[in-house]
Amino acid sequence: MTALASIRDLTVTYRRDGSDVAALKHVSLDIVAGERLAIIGESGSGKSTLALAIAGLLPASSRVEGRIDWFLPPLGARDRQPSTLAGDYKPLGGRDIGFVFQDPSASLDPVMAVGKQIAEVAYTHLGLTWPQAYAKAKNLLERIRLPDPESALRAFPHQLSGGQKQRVAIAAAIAAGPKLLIADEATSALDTIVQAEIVALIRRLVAEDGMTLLFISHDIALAAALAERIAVFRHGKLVELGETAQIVGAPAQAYTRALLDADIGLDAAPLVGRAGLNA
Ligand SMILES: Nc1ncnc2c1ncn2[C@@H]1O[C@H](COP(=O)(O)OP(=O)(O)OP(=O)(O)O)[C@@H](O)[C@H]1O
Repeated sequence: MTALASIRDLTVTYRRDGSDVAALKHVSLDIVAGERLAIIGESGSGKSTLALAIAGLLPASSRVEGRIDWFLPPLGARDRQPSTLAGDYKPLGGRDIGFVFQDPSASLDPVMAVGKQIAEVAYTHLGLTWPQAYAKAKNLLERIRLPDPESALRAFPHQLSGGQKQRVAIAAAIAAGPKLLIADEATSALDTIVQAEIVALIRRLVAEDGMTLLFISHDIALAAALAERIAVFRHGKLVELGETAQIVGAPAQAYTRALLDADIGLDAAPLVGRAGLNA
């Protein structure tokens, strides 16, 4: 098991109304290259803060202590020999991390055709010509299986359904070929069937591109259907981490047991593995 990133003693504090809110407390965790890792916990447990810290997107008002080390060859040497990139809390660049949020409208520009939006990511990060970037956008729209990729290129976000918009947001997130895809409650606003389809899509794309996945969800059943390992957060602390089968079958913590017993979204989970879903 090779680590893609090593998080050590990460503590994040927000300043709100003159007082400090400790959103993450002394979190240490390795993200294994190529794994699908789920981060679960109740609202306010620090899941999004962890995702933002990893992606280097925390607000300037936050205070970060601890370190995140990345183990990736520097960009120029990717295809030659591997080396180590490490440092104190040094996030990767936009090219190496793809981020999918709960609300696709928040990451899509409402007045730009979706083909152009996806192409811009590829153009900005991959040094392609515009026609090459646009061809890549079309290819991505095919890969995310929008019904008519050719006309979808020219569609605006409001012309797409919620699930289709999330597919486009995922296409944009992977357009620069990131090593790590972070999906932060990426299916939470969708109905059960669409939720299962998006999970299946994420699973397929991650496998096809050899990405590492960080899947953040309050829904342990959905997380279990997708992830190989599950990290359980509570009140900003990592309380349990293990293989999915162990976390689901024999959780060490009463809190994890309670999350399991709450069965939030268990109706969606069996759908995830079902054949015939439009992944
Ligand atoms: N920008 C911010 N400023 C101040 N406090 C914040 C900020 N963002 C989050 N917090 C606080 O930090 C704590 C952790 O929040 P975080 O969003 O990371 O949790 P979460 O597990 O992702 O919750 P949810 O599932 O509701 O998104 C909470 O107490 C929250 O109120």
